[in-house]
Amino acid sequence: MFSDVTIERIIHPEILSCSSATPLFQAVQRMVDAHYSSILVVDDGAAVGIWTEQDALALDFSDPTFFSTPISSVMSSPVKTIYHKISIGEATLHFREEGVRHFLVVDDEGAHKGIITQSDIVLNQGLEYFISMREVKAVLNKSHLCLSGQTPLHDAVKAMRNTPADALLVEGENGSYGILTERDVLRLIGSNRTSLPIGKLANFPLLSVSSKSSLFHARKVFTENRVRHLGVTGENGELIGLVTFSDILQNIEYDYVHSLQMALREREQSLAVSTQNLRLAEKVFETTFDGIMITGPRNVIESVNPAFTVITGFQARDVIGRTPTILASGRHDSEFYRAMWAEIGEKGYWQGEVWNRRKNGEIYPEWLAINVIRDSTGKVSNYVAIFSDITERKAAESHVRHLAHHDALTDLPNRILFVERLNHAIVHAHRVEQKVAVMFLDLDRFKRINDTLGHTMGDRLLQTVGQRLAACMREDDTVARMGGDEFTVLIENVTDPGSLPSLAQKIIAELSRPVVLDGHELVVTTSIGISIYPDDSDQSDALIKHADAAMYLAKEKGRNNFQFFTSEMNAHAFERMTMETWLRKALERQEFALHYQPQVDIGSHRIVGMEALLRWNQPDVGMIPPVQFIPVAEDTGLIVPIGEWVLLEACSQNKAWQDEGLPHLRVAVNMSGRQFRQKNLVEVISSILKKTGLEPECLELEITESIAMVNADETVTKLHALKAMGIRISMDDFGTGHSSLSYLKQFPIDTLKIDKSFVQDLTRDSTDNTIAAAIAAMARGLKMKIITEGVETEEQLTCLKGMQQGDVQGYYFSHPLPPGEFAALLRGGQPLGEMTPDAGKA
Ligand SMILES: Nc1nc2c(ncn2[C@@H]2O[C@H](COP(=O)(O)O[C@H]3[C@@H](O)[C@H](n4cnc5c(=O)[nH]c(N)nc54)O[C@@H]3COP(=O)(O)O)[C@@H](O)[C@H]2O)c(=O)[nH]1
Repeated sequence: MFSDVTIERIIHPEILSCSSATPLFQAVQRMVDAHYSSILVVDDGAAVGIWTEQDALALDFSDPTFFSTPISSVMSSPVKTIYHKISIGEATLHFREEGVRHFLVVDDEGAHKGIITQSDIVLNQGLEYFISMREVKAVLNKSHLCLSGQTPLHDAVKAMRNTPADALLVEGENGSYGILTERDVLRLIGSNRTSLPIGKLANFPLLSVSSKSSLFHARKVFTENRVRHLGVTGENGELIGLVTFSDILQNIEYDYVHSLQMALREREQSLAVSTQNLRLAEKVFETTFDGIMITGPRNVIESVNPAFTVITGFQARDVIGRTPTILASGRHDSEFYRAMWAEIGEKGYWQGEVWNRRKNGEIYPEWLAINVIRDSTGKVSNYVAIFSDITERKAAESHVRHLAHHDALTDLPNRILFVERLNHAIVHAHRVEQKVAVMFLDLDRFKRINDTLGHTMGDRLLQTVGQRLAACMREDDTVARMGGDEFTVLIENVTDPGSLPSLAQKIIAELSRPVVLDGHELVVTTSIGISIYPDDSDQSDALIKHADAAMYLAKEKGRNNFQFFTSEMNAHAFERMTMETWLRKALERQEFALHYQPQVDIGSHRIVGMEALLRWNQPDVGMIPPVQFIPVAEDTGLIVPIGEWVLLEACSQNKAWQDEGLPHLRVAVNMSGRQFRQKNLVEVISSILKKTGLEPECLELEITESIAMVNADETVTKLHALKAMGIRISMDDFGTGHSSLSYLKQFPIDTLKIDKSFVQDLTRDSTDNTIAAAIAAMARGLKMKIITEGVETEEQLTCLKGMQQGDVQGYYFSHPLPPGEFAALLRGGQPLGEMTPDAGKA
């Protein structure tokens, strides 16, 4: 509604002026001739005052000589000025604030540009909005001056001045009306008619409009008739008042000014906001870490920000006026850019990853967003490209991806990546009708190395194995570490499965070469299982499982060899799973029992102790030997509750026999590795002894060398705690493991138990003879007792007697017996030496 047009567009450039000495009547004459409502009083080029037609009312018309006085005596001074560049709206407010009807318009230098009146402003502001909806009666001035036509002019002028009014109604003859305005008064100055009554000077007839007419209509009548006053008639055509052009202006002025102020305020606010936004945008442009490049509609670079230079190395002067192709890396083909621009054209924006080239030639990835900017007509004015260098992010992503798909220790692909590649290989092999082989490798007895030499050494060994394994394979093959000491190999494009055995042999040979770590020469062998797609399965997980099952068979067949998967192996795996399920229920279903094997004095053959041996009578399949279920119990952790049960049962049975009056003997209980590593082992045993009432001296714990060597320091502490309670400790299977003699010295061991493997060939094999004799000598040296297990024949016994071994145990004296039979043996009190049937033998 309100334009920003400046007042210089609507002012009257011609200024009517006179000097300050000009007689008033001359100045008035010039105003009347020129149809001007004001005259500027100028002396030496400077505006010293202004005189307007309104000022005429202030004159004394009763004294005609007064009109000869210089204009300087009646002019208004100083002259109010207004700047030529301000808007019409702002000028309106100035008129209101200053309370004047004329302003002298000046430029920057103060030169006079013209005169502007309040009417000029309002007439140029488009009043239709305000005046079309109102009627004349809304602005009607009912208290108008109305004088008789006989009234002298000077009285009439005085009345107009005092009211104040810029016009008055003059009663004519026959009830007619005329009008006398301040402009009419002006014209009379200096004339010889000022002595006439106003009936002779007024304009007849009075132009009128109905009070119901719109102000819009009234303005039309004003402008068409070039008058500024109209009579207003009532419903019956009677004159009810006067309306002036300024009445209309004044009436709408409030609304007009209010709206104008609102509009100006809004404009100021939005200007403030946009200025603020602009400042903010400039700040962002300058300080953001994102590169910004602004191009024109033809994609010519117009500006870039400092971050652009940091990222690309190009200064603004290098690129302004060029197109963004200066940054192209050559990594994207024309189709890429075509699709990008198509999307920008369609959606107005695009974002994605782009490879660009820095000034130094380096290619780097960036995340780029391009937005189209359009002008108010909808035409593209600019493209704004915002980008960030994502080199580091991509490197981090790739590192994370690598970590997620690789084993941290060996940096080989892990299970996830292996399965991914295997799936991919299966799909490919299916297409080209070829085979794929999966090898599953498990290091033989790796746990012992880990246990005896520590995890750091174990880890280093695994790294070496990984490297050697990878070196055996082609580049296309995948070598992965599945966890622990398990590795897998994926061999693609197998045209001849007959070549796999030699490859497996090559791996076995390569891995069994000694590894020297910190002066330790380690020899590690491996067992390999092989499965083939599509012969064994077309599913990746099944192929891995089958290779795993085949590997187990390789282990069972003596380790350090390979086996191909056969369907029977599935049954083996199934057995293991079934056993695991059964084992979980065995304790609560009370399927376990203990058998006792006597330990006898080598000289007297009298029973000096017994070993408690676990038996499992599974309801569906009958007796399951410990060698089958103990490893499963170990793997699953079930050995801990089962072992506790064994201890409790052995102690309470021994106590029961003692309470019955049978000799106080010691009972030896086998400890599994997992059970021994229990943190609260000492507390558990102590509470069992307390609960059963058995003297600690009547309990012997059998630990193996490998148990002892794991966390040797912790083992020493535990063993001392058990020893302090009075419990005896024996080292089982002695001679088969990796014992460290220096450690052995520190362990509070009571008895060394020579493994039965050394006894079997005792009579024939001179080496075993020597070993058994050496162990016996060492035990004596370490002040330990000795017991030899697995004595089956008289010859073996004779041989052992020749070495003066301590106690002996074996089928020669008795098989492990159920409690009832063992009690009978005790009650008999006879020396043993003849074969007795092992009623409960597994
Ligand atoms: N952690 C636990 N391990 C246990 C427990 N009970 C047994 N076991 C271990 O299981 C392995 C096999 O035990 P088993 O089948 O009971 O065999 C024992 C004897 O029957 C056998 N033996 C005894 N005399 C002879 C013999 O003259 N010849 C011969 N060939 N075998 C004989 O030896 C086994 C006892 O061995 P050891 O423990 O080394 O003294 C075995 O490793 C048991 O340790 C249990 O409760 N917990």
